[in-house]
Amino acid sequence: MADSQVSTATVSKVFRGTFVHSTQQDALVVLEDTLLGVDSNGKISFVERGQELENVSAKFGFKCDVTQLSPHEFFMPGLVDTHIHASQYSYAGTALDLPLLQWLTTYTFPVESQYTDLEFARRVYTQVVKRTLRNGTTTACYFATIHTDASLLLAQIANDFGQRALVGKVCMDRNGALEQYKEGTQESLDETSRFIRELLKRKYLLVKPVMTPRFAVSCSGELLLKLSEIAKNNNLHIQSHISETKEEVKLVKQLFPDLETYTDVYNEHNLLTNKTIMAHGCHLSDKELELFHKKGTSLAHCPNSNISLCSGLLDVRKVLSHKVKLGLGTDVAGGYSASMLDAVRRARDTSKALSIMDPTRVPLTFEETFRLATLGGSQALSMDGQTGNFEVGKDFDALRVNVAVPDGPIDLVQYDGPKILLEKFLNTGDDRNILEVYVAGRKVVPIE
Ligand SMILES: Nc1nc2[nH]cnc2c(=O)[nH]1
Ligand SMILES: [Zn+2]
Repeated sequence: MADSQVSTATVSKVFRGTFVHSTQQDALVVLEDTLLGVDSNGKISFVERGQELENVSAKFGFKCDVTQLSPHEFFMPGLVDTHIHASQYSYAGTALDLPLLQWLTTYTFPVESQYTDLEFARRVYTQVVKRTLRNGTTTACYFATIHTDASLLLAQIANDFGQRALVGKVCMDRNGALEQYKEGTQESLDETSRFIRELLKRKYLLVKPVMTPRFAVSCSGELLLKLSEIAKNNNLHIQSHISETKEEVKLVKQLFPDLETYTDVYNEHNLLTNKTIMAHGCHLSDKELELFHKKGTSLAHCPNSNISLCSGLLDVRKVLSHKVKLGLGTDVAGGYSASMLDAVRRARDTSKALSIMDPTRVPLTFEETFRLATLGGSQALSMDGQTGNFEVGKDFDALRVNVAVPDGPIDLVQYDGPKILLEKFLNTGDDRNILEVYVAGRKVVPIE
């Protein structure tokens, strides 16, 4: 940020210690003995060298204490979950014995149909927001259910706990398997408009609506087209699923016989924008990925779910070679873990499995998966102007990590430097190592 643009808001927090983050150029940048200031609007006001304390203090005129991190601590950017079904959290960790389409009709639709019950919704949505925050998810892109009031409740709960979130009321006017869990086309459009209107009226700073047609299998062409118009008129994000399993791809071809590919189905209905996030994409062709790139549409890579439901293995390097934006998602409950640390590990495992099958494929490094979980996710959600790393002017979304926390999961035998600390945390750490979580400068963990 140029000097002339320096914020005039007062500096309200200053931290000194190690910071790790990613940039477009470098998957991992380690900043040792660094000073980071956060202003009263929650934005990063400076990132300077520790020994410059006196100069920085004079320049910014801060009167607050400087919080010094211990040698086993560091700050990293908040984790961005680009795809999670809040409504499926109640059965996460179970029901992983069927392929996608049977899994949806056997387990998912019966559970999601229960969200007419707002007390049930309150219980599950409170749990999922608290659990993901404790595990370091500072931004979540949520699917709720078809129920407007329960979806508004999820938005309220995320706002109350201080999580940055996109919340989608699910739209679906086709469901041969469970007739009671679908909407009429006009009903879906009316309820979606009500959801957007009500949510925008609340003027939450960090929680916004996202247009959410479930996937092409459960939406008519008319619904897809009209939802895209509403999204355009309100400049909304859009999310859905694409090419998760081969069986699903075949079914979409039968449902939309005039269109060549699954990607064409969404494109013809104007749903591919630079604020669209499509989950999975395991079976997309090069031509489809080219269209993603052209439209600026992103992919949410959900490796736990892809393996748990035996859907496929996404080749991340292929996606990135097409310059398609990509973030990581837990995809609860197709994915059994709500923690983005799990998504980081499973993303690496998937790339290694691909490398075992074809040694010419180079596995992702831990630095690359770290970037996908932070800056990559914010880019996929088109939020990288606001969050994703520790650039001056962005919101301070961050995790304070202590690798050697007493009674924690990690035994530190020796101190090998901050890069090794990060690697150990990503591979073997858990929420016990996450001492504090900040979203837009507000401390949201520990939860009060
Ligand atoms: N994993 C997953 N894929 C979907 N495709 C359509 N709906 C869903 C869902 O709820 N989970
Ligand atoms: Zn999903």
